[in-house]
Amino acid sequence: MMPFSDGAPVDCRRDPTESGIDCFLAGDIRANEQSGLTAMHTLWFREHNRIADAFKQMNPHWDSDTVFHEARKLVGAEMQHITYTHWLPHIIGSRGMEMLGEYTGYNQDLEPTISNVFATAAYRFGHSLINPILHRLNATFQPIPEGHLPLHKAFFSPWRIVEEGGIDPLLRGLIATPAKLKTPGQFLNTELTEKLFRAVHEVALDLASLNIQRGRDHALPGYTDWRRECNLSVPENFDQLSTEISSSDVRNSLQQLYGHPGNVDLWVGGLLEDPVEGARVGPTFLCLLVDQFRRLRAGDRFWYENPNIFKREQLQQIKQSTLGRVMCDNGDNIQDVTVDVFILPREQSPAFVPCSSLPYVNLRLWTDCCTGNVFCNYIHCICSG
Ligand code: HEM
Repeated sequence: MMPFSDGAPVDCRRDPTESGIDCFLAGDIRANEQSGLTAMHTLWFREHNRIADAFKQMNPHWDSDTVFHEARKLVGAEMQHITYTHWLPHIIGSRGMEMLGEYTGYNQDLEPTISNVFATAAYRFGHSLINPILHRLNATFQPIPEGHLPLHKAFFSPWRIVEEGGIDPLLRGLIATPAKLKTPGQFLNTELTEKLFRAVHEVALDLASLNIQRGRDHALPGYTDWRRECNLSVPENFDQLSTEISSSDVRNSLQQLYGHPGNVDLWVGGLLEDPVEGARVGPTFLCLLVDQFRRLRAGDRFWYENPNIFKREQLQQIKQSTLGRVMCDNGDNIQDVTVDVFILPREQSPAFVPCSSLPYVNLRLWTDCCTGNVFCNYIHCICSG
């Protein structure tokens, strides 16, 4: 488990009457916000330590700073690889991937920082994908005795990971259960709009309202301004949006609430657009996501594919990494996963595979034995040069 926060400044809105177990301390203050997220933080924290242990053993002459930074560098590379190669295509589809294009190297003139519009609206598209129930599954992918977790019981509940079976049941649930399907009648589930952080707020919060209010707080230009910025058509009335928002009920609601498309908040308009084929977002969010993901990649001097960041052989190994393998290597006792954890088991054949059949990152390539190229099999490394 991650260390307990022990008074460190983390966002910890747990209900102390529920359990004496403290919140966890992680690299991001939000790690306790819901049990699925806590499980993911635990997983990557362990991946770091697993790699650091191996590096220390292979390179006894490395001091602790070197071990830490080399492990951190590899974990960052694995995350970049998994995010851009395995996850992003499901979010922005083939059209988005074409817009993003291939990696062409570091561009020092690009600003990689997160834009206001990405953080405050576009990337919050994820709020519409959240399943209202966190499924918790045992080794045979059946419900655990403690049962599944309605989301409102998972908010700020670190104790559930300690006392209700560790991280494995949550991770299995995440890979074996679909995300929420957006429907014209429901874009966010009611756990988020009616019961957000209910345990510790006298009146539960509403994530949709928070997002809308935050956009106004930040003085974000509205939906139609961003469509113009993205070279998309700019509607003068709600009928002109019928290609983007096909549900007339949704357009009528917008008409009643906003009067004119120019008044629509970006997060609302962007979320309500029909998804582009093969993507999970409509054209406006697609444009804004592609812009951020392009800048994050080309504007990052340490991007894992930037030549000279890793040795060629190390890069080959990094490209073997999958989130499924990270779960295998760092779960409490995960024996089987899906080959592609971003696709439902029923959508792939075989549905599940044993961990031992998955490729892995051969850490021996990080043996610091020489300045030339290193060629390793599982047991030996040979240095040329
Ligand atoms: C159960 C799951 C989740 C909950 C309870 C949740 C809740 C929240 C809350 C309370 C905020 C702060 C709202 C505000 O006051 O402005 C927030 C911000 C945000 N959320 Fe979520 N969220 C969840 C999942 C997601 C997912 C899956 C994504 C994206 C894929 C996402 C993206 C964001 C972003 C980008 C922000 C703004 C962060 C920043 O500006 O620093 N969230 N979320």
